[in-house]
Amino acid sequence: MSPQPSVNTAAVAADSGALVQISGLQKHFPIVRGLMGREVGRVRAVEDLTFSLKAGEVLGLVGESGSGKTTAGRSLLRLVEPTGGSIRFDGTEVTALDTGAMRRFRRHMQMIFQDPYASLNPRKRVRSILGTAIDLHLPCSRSERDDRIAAILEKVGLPADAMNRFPHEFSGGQRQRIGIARALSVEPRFVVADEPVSALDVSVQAQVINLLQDLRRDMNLAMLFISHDLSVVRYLSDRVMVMYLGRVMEILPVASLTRPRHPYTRALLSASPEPDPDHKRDRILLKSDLPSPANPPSGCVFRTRCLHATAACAAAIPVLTEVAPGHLAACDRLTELA
Ligand SMILES: Nc1ncnc2c1ncn2[C@@H]1O[C@H](COP(=O)(O)OP(=O)(O)OP(=O)(O)O)[C@@H](O)[C@H]1O
Repeated sequence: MSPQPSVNTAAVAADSGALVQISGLQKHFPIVRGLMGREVGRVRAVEDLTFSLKAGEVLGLVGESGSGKTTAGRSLLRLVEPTGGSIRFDGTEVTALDTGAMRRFRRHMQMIFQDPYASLNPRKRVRSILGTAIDLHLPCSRSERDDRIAAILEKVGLPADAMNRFPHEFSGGQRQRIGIARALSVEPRFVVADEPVSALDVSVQAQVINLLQDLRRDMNLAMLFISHDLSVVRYLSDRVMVMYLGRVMEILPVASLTRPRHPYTRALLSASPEPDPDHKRDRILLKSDLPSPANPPSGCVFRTRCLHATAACAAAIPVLTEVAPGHLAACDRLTELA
């Protein structure tokens, strides 16, 4: 049975002027058994993801491990092929592009990876790492290409002669700067940054976060910023999207993090070490471990861990509904819990 739509499309469609518009995005991984590779089930990693992003806007994406953040980020750049749904970028339906057109379109939508060690080819000099993308998307003469590489290196705080060196000659923070430079070298308008500082020493995390903040302003970049760290998300984001078991539970302006509406967001915030004197949050509500996305609960997927759930929560998937301007939540008990 296909899942019922769970988004108040009117609330989402009302967000005109969006650069990126994601509707009903799904990513299922088949579970196969036996020599014939028979499909015996599906991991529903992302289910019915709907949100939009304006130029220059940063949307933080949070949720506990396994909630589908990475899969969502990769699916919307088509680094993994979505199972269903729509990805619109500045009027283009990205899911309809063929392989060649998609390769060219990547210029507009880039990814910054978590692990700068794993994402840079150790056998290539920085010139070649950055130059490959430039050759594909912005072909130019050799000297123009070097000028472009020097300019982007400078933008991320590295000297121009860094282009002559190999990744192993740099520290972790510098390598992440190279990863950021690679993503930005083709002048994208939208970037997915997947835990871009979590592999770095705490001492250099703030420098890289500040760099992202500066670049976002200078380049008017829209960004989906995936992180476990709520303090980082608060600092960098305009809005925050909370995912649980592949579904969006709440999307709220960062200032509203002191007044979350969804029980899951409240639980997530109460588990965060940050003090928050403005709001008496629910203390940890999570009664058990995350259920398997191969066998999600019926109705509200969060209900099996929610202390406020009633029998009715098993009956229908809650609709993501606007509860205040720019603030959407998917819980059928919002009125009672307010
Ligand atoms: N290639 C894959 N094949 C099968 N299942 C997968 C695959 N990639 C991810 N999953 C599953 O999809 C679900 C969501 O995973 P995902 O990595 O997107 O979550 P996440 O929120 O990013 O977690 P983390 O914060 O730990 O990175 C998990 O149950 C994961 O095991």
